[in-house]
Amino acid sequence: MVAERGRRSGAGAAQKRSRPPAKSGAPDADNAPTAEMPAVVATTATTPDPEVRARSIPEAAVARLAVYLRVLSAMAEQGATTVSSEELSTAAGVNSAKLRKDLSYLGSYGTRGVGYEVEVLVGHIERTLGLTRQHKVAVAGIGNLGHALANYGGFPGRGFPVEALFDIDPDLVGVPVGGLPVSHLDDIPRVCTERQISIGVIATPPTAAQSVCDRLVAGGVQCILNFAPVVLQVPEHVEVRKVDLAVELQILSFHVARRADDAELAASAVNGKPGSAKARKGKAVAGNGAVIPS
Ligand SMILES: NC(=O)c1ccc[n+]([C@@H]2O[C@H](COP(=O)([O-])OP(=O)(O)OC[C@H]3O[C@@H](n4cnc5c(N)ncnc54)[C@H](O)[C@@H]3O)[C@@H](O)[C@H]2O)c1
Repeated sequence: MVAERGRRSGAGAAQKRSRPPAKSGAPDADNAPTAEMPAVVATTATTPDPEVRARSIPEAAVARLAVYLRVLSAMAEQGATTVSSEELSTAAGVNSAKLRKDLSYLGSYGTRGVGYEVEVLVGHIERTLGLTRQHKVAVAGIGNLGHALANYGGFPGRGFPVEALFDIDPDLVGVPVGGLPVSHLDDIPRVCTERQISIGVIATPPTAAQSVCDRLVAGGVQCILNFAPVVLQVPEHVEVRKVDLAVELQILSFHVARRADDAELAASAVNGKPGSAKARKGKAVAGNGAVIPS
């Protein structure tokens, strides 16, 4: 059993681990090797085997490939046939050097002066992300979030059909949600095995998440998307991605606070008032705007 993958260092540090921290799954993490992320294995167009190339792509780059795919698909829908790396990097919000590096993991498909063929690049990214096959999804915990996920029509078209729903509430078991009857928690291993579920989504309260996770793993599920604010223990062959909206909001809060600080300092500097940037010289300013005594 190991600590959940995809966490940044520090979180849950008190938890027992049976092996060193796994790679970081943070989408915005850089490519630089860190304690949580293996060094990038040099791959070029000369690497013959696409599978070997795919295995060497850092997780942060994988997350960006998914963003490029979304952007490219929108461009294709609008009739674009080629795209320059500058256009694509701007649309994806990534600098062009990083974009070229990311695409180099797929092999060299750009043409100097022309750019990339949109359809070709879409195909390469889809193959690399394993999107050319279907991944059956099960959702456990059919409350607010589970209902929304079960009713969301966007997953099947992207290769993620929702094929099983689970809950413990007797009022929900047997009731169809999004056209699929809810099964009981105890049926998770059997149903997941029978329906060959490859991705399990956990939308239960945190106290129930680990037992649900164990049942999903017993049913052969190897990838788990966890919405519950808890760190899951899983065997090494199981991949867990955690969606923590509170953490995302806290990160945004940090940026809002910093911008407010910057605006306040700029306004004070213009007005030359006491408490201005000058007066604050030598004092640190906390993220919440409080001045930290030096
Ligand atoms: N709703 C949100 O916007 C939101 C956002 C971020 C994170 N989350 C997290 O997602 C999870 C679900 O949130 P929610 O608002 O949908 O909660 P909810 O209370 O509406 O639904 C939880 C569901 O899980 C079921 N459940 C409880 N124990 C279970 C078990 N052992 N096996 C299977 N099902 C079980 C309950 O019967 C209920 O239907 C929580 O952990 C929450 O912290 C929710």
